[in-house]
Amino acid sequence: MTSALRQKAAQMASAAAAAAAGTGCYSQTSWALRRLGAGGGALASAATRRRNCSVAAAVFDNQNREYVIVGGGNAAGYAARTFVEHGMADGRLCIVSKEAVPPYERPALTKGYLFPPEKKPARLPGFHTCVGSGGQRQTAEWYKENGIEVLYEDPVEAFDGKTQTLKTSSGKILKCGSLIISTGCAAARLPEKIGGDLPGVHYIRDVADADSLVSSLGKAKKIVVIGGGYIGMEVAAAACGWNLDTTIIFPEDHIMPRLFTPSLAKKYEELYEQNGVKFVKGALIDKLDAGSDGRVSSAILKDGSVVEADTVIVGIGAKPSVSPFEAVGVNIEVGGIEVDSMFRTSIPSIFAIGDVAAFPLKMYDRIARVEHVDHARKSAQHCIETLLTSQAKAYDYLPYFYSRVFEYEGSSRKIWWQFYGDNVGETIEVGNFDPKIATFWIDSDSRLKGVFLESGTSEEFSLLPKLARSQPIVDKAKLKSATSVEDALEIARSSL
Ligand SMILES: Cc1cc2nc3c(=O)[nH]c(=O)nc-3n(C[C@H](O)[C@H](O)[C@H](O)COP(=O)(O)OP(=O)(O)OC[C@H]3O[C@@H](n4cnc5c(N)ncnc54)[C@H](O)[C@@H]3O)c2cc1C
Ligand SMILES: NC(=O)c1ccc[n+]([C@@H]2O[C@H](COP(=O)([O-])OP(=O)(O)OC[C@H]3O[C@@H](n4cnc5c(N)ncnc54)[C@H](O)[C@@H]3O)[C@@H](O)[C@H]2O)c1
Ligand SMILES: O=C1O[C@H]([C@@H](O)CO)C(O)=C1O
Repeated sequence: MTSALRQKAAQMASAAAAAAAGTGCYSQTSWALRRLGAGGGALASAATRRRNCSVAAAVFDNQNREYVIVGGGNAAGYAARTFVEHGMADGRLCIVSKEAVPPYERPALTKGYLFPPEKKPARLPGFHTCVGSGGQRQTAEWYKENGIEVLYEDPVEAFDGKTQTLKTSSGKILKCGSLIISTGCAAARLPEKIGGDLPGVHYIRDVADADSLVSSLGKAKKIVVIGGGYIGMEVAAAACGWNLDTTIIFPEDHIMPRLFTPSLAKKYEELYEQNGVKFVKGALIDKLDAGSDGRVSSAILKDGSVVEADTVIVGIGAKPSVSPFEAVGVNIEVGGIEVDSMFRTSIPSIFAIGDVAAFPLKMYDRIARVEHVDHARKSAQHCIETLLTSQAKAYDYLPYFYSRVFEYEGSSRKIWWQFYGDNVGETIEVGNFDPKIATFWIDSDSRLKGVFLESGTSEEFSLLPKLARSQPIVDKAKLKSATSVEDALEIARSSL
């Protein structure tokens, strides 16, 4: 940078700092420094580090933070990585987290984390972000080395949009230049009055929940899993690894109603039954009862029947954690904080990413929330990249979900599936677990909208996003006559 430019940068920084001190509009400072490009950025981080320099002292006092991420989960870990990649983390980024540990790959909690002790369960620090997508393992040291301040176990309790100020549970007041809301979801709970909080009743969202569940599994004999969704399927499969008597109870007539067709669900249910899992379908919980020791002892169903259990795991959905940011703008249809295609809320310098963001799903022209890790990772990266580079690039997401169960050593059959696209239209299903299954969702114009594959090879899985993204017109009669999954995938591939 030339000395004239450097002087200009200093002038802009102090002008913005003065403005920030007067108005609380801290983002002007970062804007002024960022407008100078890489040189300005370097000046900004040097200033940030030199706390005694006049610009830094005026702007970066104890209360002010240039970039604040609220929530230390999956999206936060990937956002932090993007800040580092752009040289914008050091001394400039603060993460305010409710949890006691740095961001980790949450999917592990109902997979490797629940392996029985003799089957080498996953434990932290093994699965901190970003290892789930082949990236670096960002431990607490990584955050320190990269100059990122992380406030642990100090959730944000209040937010003032006018002054862009946060208050944490320990009483810290932080004025944010740019604020990235990545508070994710919280597990939906059964009401306390029907036994939802009894000892022995578990919910699973974070590593503390998983630790508590693992300690119960070690003593358990009879497990009831409430809910036939992702948590229900993954936890029930894990319980099989501990040789526990396991019953899944849910209100619908088949498992995974959000995604699976009845016929696909039937195949999975049969496989679970072969592993000893029992199903109670179409049933609602009236209450959970406690034994004389105060711990849960049974689930009473609305029809009066009783299912005994010493441990209950509840997986009845998740709710976006919008509090205390409701005033930023909540989407009434899908819940969550409403953002545009660059994750900007209606308030300048406030963004939302991951599970909590209600964003435009461009491909299908609707506002959506996606509660899966691929979106958490990609939305974080997209938001921070567009924020730091001022590129106006719209997020164009292709929905991708997956699961893996019965992965532990010695299981009779490992299960792994992936789904890409939109599960709308009629379906064509091919194959069985012996050896693999595919389901294609096809709309009334014969366009392939969504595709599911169980037990594919990596080459087969890599075809799915291409199909779901380009939505080719397929020959339905030909697809229906496919003699194997390989054959069906080839027919779909040839329509690209
Ligand atoms: C057990 C489990 C298994 C899963 N498995 C899969 C899977 O196999 N595949 C898949 O695609 N997806 C899976 N998911 C979903 C995936 O983990 C989420 O989509 C992803 O974690 C979302 O990332 P996020 O950062 O938006 O939210 P989260 O990862 O939930 O992070 C949010 C963070 O914000 C914190 N927070 C909340 N409120 C505040 C506050 N006021 N102040 C400070 N911090 C706050 C929370 O404590 C949490 O640490 C799973 C989810 C769970 C719970
Ligand atoms: N592989 C994955 O992608 C994965 C794995 C685990 C968790 N998750 C995420 O974690 C969150 C929680 O998962 P989840 O399985 O709890 O949610 P879910 O929405 O997948 O399933 C909820 C299930 O709960 C049942 N249910 C709803 N209300 C009920 C009630 N009152 N009583 C009994 N059953 C009821 C229904 O069977 C429904 O299918 C979701 O965001 C999910 O996407 C994802
Ligand atoms: O995406 C994922 O990350 C973790 C694990 O791979 C991290 O090592 C896991 O189980 C996933 O499904």
